[in-house]
Amino acid sequence: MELHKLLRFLQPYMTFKGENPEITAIVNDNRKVTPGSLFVCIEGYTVDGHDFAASAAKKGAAAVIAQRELDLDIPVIVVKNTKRAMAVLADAFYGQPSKQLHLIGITGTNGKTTTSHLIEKILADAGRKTGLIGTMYTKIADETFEVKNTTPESLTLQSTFRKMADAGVDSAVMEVSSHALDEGRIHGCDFNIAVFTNLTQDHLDYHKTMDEYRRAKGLLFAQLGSSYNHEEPKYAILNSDDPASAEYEKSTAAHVISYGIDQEADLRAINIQMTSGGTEFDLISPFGKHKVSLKMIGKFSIYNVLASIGAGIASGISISQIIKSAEEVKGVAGRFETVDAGQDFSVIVDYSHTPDSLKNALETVKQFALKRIFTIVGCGGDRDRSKRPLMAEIACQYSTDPIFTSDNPRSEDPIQILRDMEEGVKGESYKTIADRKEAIHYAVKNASKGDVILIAGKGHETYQQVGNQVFDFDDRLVAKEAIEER
Ligand SMILES: CC(=O)N[C@H]1[C@@H](OP(=O)(O)OP(=O)(O)OC[C@H]2O[C@@H](n3ccc(=O)[nH]c3=O)[C@H](O)[C@@H]2O)O[C@H](CO)[C@@H](O)[C@@H]1O[C@H](C)C(=O)N[C@@H](C)C(=O)N[C@H](CCC(=O)O)C(=O)O
Ligand SMILES: Nc1ncnc2c1ncn2[C@@H]1O[C@H](COP(=O)(O)OP(=O)(O)OP(=O)(O)O)[C@@H](O)[C@H]1O
Ligand SMILES: N[C@H](CCC[C@H](N)C(=O)O)C(=O)O
Ligand SMILES: [Mg+2]
Repeated sequence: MELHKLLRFLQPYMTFKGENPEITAIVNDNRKVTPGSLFVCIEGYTVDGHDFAASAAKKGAAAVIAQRELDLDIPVIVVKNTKRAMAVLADAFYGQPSKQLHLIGITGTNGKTTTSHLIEKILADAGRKTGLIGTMYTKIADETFEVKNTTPESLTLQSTFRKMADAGVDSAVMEVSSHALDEGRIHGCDFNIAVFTNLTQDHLDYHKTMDEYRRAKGLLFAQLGSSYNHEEPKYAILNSDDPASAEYEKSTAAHVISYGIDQEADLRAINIQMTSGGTEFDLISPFGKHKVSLKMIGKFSIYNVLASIGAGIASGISISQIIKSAEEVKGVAGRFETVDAGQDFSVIVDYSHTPDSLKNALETVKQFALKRIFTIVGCGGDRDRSKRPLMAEIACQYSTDPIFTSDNPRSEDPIQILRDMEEGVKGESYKTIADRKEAIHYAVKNASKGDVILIAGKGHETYQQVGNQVFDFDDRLVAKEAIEER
């Protein structure tokens, strides 16, 4: 695409003179520049992309988008906010690919990954060709790709949509993090459905206050747009048991499908029974009453399933077909995943890394633990510090044997993270074993028949980041080894 044509998407009221090179790619990393690229300078959290513009030009970049004048012999287009410009340019350059997809975005503190997998299965079972973007991977039809972020920046996002559309994908499900909403990574995404799971404390290092965090999540619903296309209606799927939903309902013009357990809702679960093999409930919906029998356990799983049923209905799939798909799901990797190596006690690996998810996981464990509950828990470094004492307090409150350990300490001192956690202990006894492997081995060695070990925080992760080093580490494999050594 010619530079001038591309720039008109950015500044529609302007006409452009001067050099008009053909733009062959848009990149924001000088290491990825190929001749003809348009280089976008991003002021990052660690470095400033403007410092790499000269190198980009040397590698053959045809033009640069920047937030200030740069002394280069290629065109430099100065804009107020390059992240914002990058979203517009990416959407235009890739031919507005999200418009070719039935796009579902999921936001909320907990349950995004689980709910996105549920929705993907419902869509795939209904014959749709699906794509998925989230914490664990990006999936385009049957191929998966590694990811760095839950929601990638706009350039990666739009190029992923392009690849999806080109591969014949018709429906895409994506997790939308509050960081992504706040930074505008999803500007340009034409969502058909926006799903809200819940809002509880996390990421206050970034958003500072719960009000700001709630506002960021609300952008997904406000950005669904205000016009009505009755051929293809837009929907907001909202959790009526979460107080934030009332605000999101106000901020969206889209049709609302509410779901819940405790409050009135369009989709409501009643007569909930936890069984040894799963969870049963009656679904009350505009289509009547249906029995649902899940293989997953925990009240939180019912919420995820209700949200997915809402997205399925909004996608035009029949209620009976949706229920059939949901009933088949055993779970999602690293989410309440059991480790079974023939032992007579339970070992559960769960991705609970927030106070609310830890509490939910432990409330679920309490339903079937016969004797002791060992909770192995740590908190990530370079992340919300205020959740540390809260998570420690919950671990102590709900377990007989809380064990504080390391999660991903990143650049922080692991011992200081443990000290921050200990501030939440209100006189209960606990153990501190900084080495995560040692902590898992200790619990496995000391567990007996009927006990439960919950290994929280890292779920599907197959690494541990200490300082700048990333080691192989998988809670599931470490637990298995420990059981086999017993
Ligand atoms: C704090 C944060 O959000 N950081 C994100 C940010 O990184 P950054 O600002 O450090 O980038 P940077 O390294 O300073 O680089 C700035 C610019 O210079 C360029 N550069 C850099 C080096 C170089 O040699 N050449 C070069 O051109 C880079 O390409 C970039 O354009 O931009 C990167 C590229 O988009 C992101 O991968 C990175 O996410 C990091 C990994 C991260 O941990 N983010 C977290 C906070 C996050 O966003 N989390 C949410 C999920 C939360 C949840 O679900 O619970 C998420 O959506 O992932
Ligand atoms: N609806 C829910 N409500 C509360 N807790 C939940 C819910 N669903 C899952 N959880 C808990 O939260 C953990 C993380 O779940 P999941 O990975 O689906 O969430 P997420 O929102 O994608 O998290 P992340 O922000 O880290 O990507 C699970 O391991 C479980 O303990
Ligand atoms: N998306 C979350 C994941 C946290 C997972 C936990 N294991 C950690 O490293 O803190 C975050 O980036 O805050
Ligand atoms: Mg996730």
